[in-house]
Amino acid sequence: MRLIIREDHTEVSDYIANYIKERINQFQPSEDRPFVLGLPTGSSPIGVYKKMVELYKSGDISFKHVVTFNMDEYVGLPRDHPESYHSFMWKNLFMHVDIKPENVHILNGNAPDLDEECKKYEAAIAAVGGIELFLGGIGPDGHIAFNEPGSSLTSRTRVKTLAYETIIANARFFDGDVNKVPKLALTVGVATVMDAREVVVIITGAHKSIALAKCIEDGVNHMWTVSSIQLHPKGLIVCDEDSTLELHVKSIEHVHQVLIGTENLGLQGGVKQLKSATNASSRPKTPMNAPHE
Ligand SMILES: N[C@@H]1[C@@H](O)[C@H](O)[C@@H](COP(=O)(O)O)O[C@@H]1O
Repeated sequence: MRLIIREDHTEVSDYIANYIKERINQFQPSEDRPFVLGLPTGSSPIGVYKKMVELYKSGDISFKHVVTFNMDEYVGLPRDHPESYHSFMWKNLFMHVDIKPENVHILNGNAPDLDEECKKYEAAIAAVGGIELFLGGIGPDGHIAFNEPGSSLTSRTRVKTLAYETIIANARFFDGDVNKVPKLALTVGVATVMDAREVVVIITGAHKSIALAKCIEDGVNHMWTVSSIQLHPKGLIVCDEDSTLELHVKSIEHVHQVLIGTENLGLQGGVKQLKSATNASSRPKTPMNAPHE
């Protein structure tokens, strides 16, 4: 697992958007071999989507051969409700890029048979050969998608009751009224996310600092479902300074960033810092993913 720390939310967003751009372009997707991307909602990825739209407009990325699967959707909220995850995704990303509507997959929280809808979703993911890269955010309680504390780490797409903490956290999108927040959601499972060939998680803000520490410095634990990323062969967490307040080994990451400098995507001052602080040329090359691996 790699941990990348950037100064603030904007830098984190730029880093992840550029990272995904590189992954899609390296993959060279085609009609027959599309790039399959898992996507989250919430406030965390908005900056990533904004940057991805910019990269599309500047001709650096195309979604023509990208197939997407979103993580989750509320149950019972009309699809065209401004806070449905359908509305969110079209407003923040899909309507601004060249993705084909038939390549977009979002769980239908109004399906007549919700269990069947979840089964079909897993089958659709399998039918395209699995997810290449799953981008996720986390809740302050360390949940990924809607896999609330206590969710099985082997869980698949299913109906989930939201934790009261999540309902409170999401009330900000519903006029601050907890009564307006749906109490059920459809969500991919922890195992659905971890089946992806690569998992990238965005974590920003001091209110997520305990979750970040629990998820990467404590053991793998179903009470902090993002901790399952520790077992993933290709897991990446990109976080801001504020979210690292509770980390014990942050200093290692700082030294590492100085060592790798601008080799890494989105890094701007690393080499400059290194040159002024140390004699870079005499140091052995450090693998990019050494700390927290
Ligand atoms: N189901 C979503 C999650 O996928 C998201 O990661 C979380 C955090 O949201 P935010 O990024 O707004 O903090 O909110 C919801 O619970």
